[in-house]
Amino acid sequence: MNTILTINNLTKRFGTLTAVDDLSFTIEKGNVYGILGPNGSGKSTTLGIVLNVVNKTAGNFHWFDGSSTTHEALKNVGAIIEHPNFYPYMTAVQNLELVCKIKGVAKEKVEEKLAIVDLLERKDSKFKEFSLGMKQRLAIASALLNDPEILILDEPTNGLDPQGIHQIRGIIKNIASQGTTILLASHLLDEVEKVCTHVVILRKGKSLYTGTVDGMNASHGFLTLQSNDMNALEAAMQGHPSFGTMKREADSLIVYLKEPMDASEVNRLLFEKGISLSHLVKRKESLEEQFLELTKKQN
Ligand SMILES: Nc1ncnc2c1ncn2[C@@H]1O[C@H](COP(=O)(O)OP(=O)(O)OP(=O)(O)O)[C@@H](O)[C@H]1O
Repeated sequence: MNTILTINNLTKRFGTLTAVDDLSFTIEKGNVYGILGPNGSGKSTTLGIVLNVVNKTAGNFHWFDGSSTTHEALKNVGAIIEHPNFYPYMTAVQNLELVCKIKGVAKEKVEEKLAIVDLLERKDSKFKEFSLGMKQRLAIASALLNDPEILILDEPTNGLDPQGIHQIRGIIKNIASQGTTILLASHLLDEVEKVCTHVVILRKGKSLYTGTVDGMNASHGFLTLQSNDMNALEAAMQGHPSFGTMKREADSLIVYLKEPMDASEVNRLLFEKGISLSHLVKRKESLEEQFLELTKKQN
């Protein structure tokens, strides 16, 4: 059982608004996935659909190998998609024991899970005395009680101070290193880069990029070049290890860089080959920049 979740052409409309738009991706066991997007891009709606709390409009999804119902499959999923909700006057242990009772899990799991989230020392403190970070960690412990195959978190570090953020990210990475698959929604590129191995970037419900986090950062930019002899220019650039895909666009040659190189270096290299350029622009339009640009526009 290596595929945890398969999503095909999922769409959710609220009236005229398309919150999730023809979204497809797969979650494989053992990875840490981020759904990254600015506010309102459809992250929570996507999580809501796969967790059976929001009805889809079109498309489909299935958990694991698809052989059991979503209701059955969700018994192997741990999720925190709302604010942690526990009884304020009960201690951490008492709250988790209650969850054990509801989920039909042995009470012995409680201390094991409290240790994972670094709350064992505070196990007998009342929930109302906990900081926001501790409440979030208790929620993670609660979601882990039934040893789920996958842990789903919606904006796990929202509202926390830098220390709390650091602690939660460390705990998530630690849980992942023990073999639990993770899916988290975040509007923070930095968070996804630090915690995740894979990412789905959403914009207005549509996927902009699906793949590894390393792949997202791989772009070194591209050059737009013009010369009075375009054929000679293309020939001079071909075969050089720094230059990748090339394409002619109108009067220009577009060349993608395979490794970092600044424009002056490109100019010098071509000059040495007898090519004089009438136009040279280097641009780096990585997904990272596109994402930051997007986030800026929508906030
Ligand atoms: N129940 C609902 N009724 C109408 N519109 C909704 C409903 N739930 C979500 N939306 C809309 O769907 C879009 C996607 O919302 P969603 O909460 O999934 O985004 P998000 O990426 O999780 O953002 P955030 O982090 O702000 O929650 C938004 O425009 C939102 O206003």
